Amino acid sequence: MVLGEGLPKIAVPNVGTSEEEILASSKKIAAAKPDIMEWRIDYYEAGIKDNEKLIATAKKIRETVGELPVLVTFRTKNEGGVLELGEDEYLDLVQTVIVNRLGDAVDVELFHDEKRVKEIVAQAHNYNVVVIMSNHDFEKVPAKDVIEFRLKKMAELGADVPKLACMPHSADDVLTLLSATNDVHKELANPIITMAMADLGKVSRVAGQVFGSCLSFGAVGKVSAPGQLSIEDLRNAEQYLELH
Ligand SMILES: O=C1C[C@@](O)(C(=O)O)C[C@@H](O)[C@@H]1O
Repeated sequence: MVLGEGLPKIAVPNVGTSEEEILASSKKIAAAKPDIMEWRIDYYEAGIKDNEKLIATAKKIRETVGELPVLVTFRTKNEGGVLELGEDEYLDLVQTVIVNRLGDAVDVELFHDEKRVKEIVAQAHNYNVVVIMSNHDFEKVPAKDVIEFRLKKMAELGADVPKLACMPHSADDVLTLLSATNDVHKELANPIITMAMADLGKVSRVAGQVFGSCLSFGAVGKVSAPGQLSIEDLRNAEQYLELH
């Protein structure tokens, strides 16, 4: 699976809250054949409190999904996640994900201690874990130059794939996100992921091939953010818009 070639790839979030739910969702998600499953570990409180449990669940997920690439994400509360963690706890958790190779890729949020973020990126690469670096604004769409600055900053910090999600309040906001995406896509060698959320932003979730976003999140059952389409609708919409 190569990000940035052909149709945007499809990731499906797994938002199970217990091991049982997580494994049941893993089975359903694998059956829907996305390109990636995103395991949102901020939904799994028992695993966040107990590393051994988290590691054991990750092994069972691997047995359930086979070769399907897994992205492990702890989304902090500030950026739209479920559980509250302190700064050090968050960064330590991301390192636990990496050194135990709980997935093939890890989400690292941009806005944390820069020195540690850089160390984490280097460590991920030593463990052959792909770094998707992220930033989420659930309030608004930042100014175009701010979006561009953040995506480029992520690449500078060593991210393999910069990602930004934001909340539009108008069609102009969606255009701002799409225009920033188009410009950064032309400038950076890295594949990037962007989306505007909620109903207004849906167009940005299906038009990635046109504007330069390499992956979109679609749901099997529960969504993990507003505006996500079902995997079937997302796949169809991407195919309608395919560039030949
Ligand atoms: O970063 C993202 C994007 C997302 O917020 C979305 O809007 O689809 C969904 C999250 O699960 C994922 O980690």
